[in-house]
Amino acid sequence: MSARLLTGLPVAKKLRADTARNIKELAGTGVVPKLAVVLATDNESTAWYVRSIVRQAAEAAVHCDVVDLGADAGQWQLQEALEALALDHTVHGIILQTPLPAGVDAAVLAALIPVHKDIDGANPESLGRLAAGLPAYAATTAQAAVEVLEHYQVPLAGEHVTVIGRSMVVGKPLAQLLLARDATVTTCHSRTRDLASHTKASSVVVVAAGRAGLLTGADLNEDSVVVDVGTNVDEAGRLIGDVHADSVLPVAKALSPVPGGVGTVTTSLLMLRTSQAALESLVASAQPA
Ligand SMILES: NC(=O)C1=CN([C@@H]2O[C@H](COP(=O)(O)OP(=O)(O)OC[C@H]3O[C@@H](n4cnc5c(N)ncnc54)[C@H](OP(=O)(O)O)[C@@H]3O)[C@@H](O)[C@H]2O)C=CC1
Ligand SMILES: Nc1nc(=O)c2c([nH]1)NC[C@@H]1CN(c3ccc(C(=O)N[C@@H](CCC(=O)O)C(=O)O)cc3)C=[N+]21
Repeated sequence: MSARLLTGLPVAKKLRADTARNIKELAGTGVVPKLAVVLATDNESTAWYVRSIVRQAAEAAVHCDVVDLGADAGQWQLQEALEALALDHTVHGIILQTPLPAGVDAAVLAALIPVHKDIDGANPESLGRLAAGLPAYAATTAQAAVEVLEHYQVPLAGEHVTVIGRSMVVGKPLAQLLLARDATVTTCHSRTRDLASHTKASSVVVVAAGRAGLLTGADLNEDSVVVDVGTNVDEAGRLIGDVHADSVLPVAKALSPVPGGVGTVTTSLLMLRTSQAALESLVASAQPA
């Protein structure tokens, strides 16, 4: 048997249609949705992401400003940039790319993103609200993984789901989103003992560790549905995931692959949220002070 491929494109297309509807609604209001991307890294997978954001923004008619401060940017430089974007009324969404330079305090920076512009759910307040079941933007990638699972009608309620990774960008918000869908969630990380015992006992495994080849067929059972979130760049400059595809494909029931899986959905969701935030800014400005 060979795993069914849960590709991202059909999911992304649905989200792009929703974005187009929002943009249509904004026509004539003078408001053009604008996304600001702040980065301070020369990480290749981040560069990959920024390129796809710029490309999809152009296609969606969303304005996009890339604020590239360079890999040696310091706390103050990043703070200044974020404070300016927070005050800029033409900017509806802000995304602070990871990784950040060593020594920079990510939580302090993320807290400078106003919650209504925090379309990537980076502000600790957004994650707190998510955990409390209050309206909030969940990190885009975490949401994208759930969008893929839901699109393909993978059962989550009551199911054992293992998430590999516990970052603010993927693992933690994803665990919250899955709990909200009544999954039984196990979160694994680099200190987890016997990773395979958890993955083998799960019907769904989401891997977001940033380690090429981490998850192999020997870690799975024949009913496993696997979502690969990892993005690594190999020696040949190709984007590869955390899944060892050659061994996983013959074993698993389904696999959302890299490339062609969660990544495209992530970018489309970012556009949708920017257009939503722009619509919400109109509503907010129409309200009496
Ligand atoms: N496709 C997409 O849209 C996106 C892809 N990504 C990709 O997803 C991956 C993860 O991103 P991010 O969460 O930001 O990365 P981080 O480096 O912040 O976190 C990685 C997590 O994986 C855990 N981990 C690392 N090695 C192992 C291991 N051998 N076994 C078990 N757990 C391990 C770490 O554990 P510990 O906490 O103990 O260190 C950590 O919790 C990256 O490849 C990134 O590029 C990210 C965002 C979007
Ligand atoms: N705060 C923050 N949030 C992130 O979400 C985040 C980040 N930092 N840092 C870097 C990683 C990496 N990442 C990718 C997202 C989409 C693709 C993507 O579009 N991938 C396509 C590639 C398509 C092609 O081949 O061009 C695919 O998988 O099919 C890649 C990588 C988000 N990240």
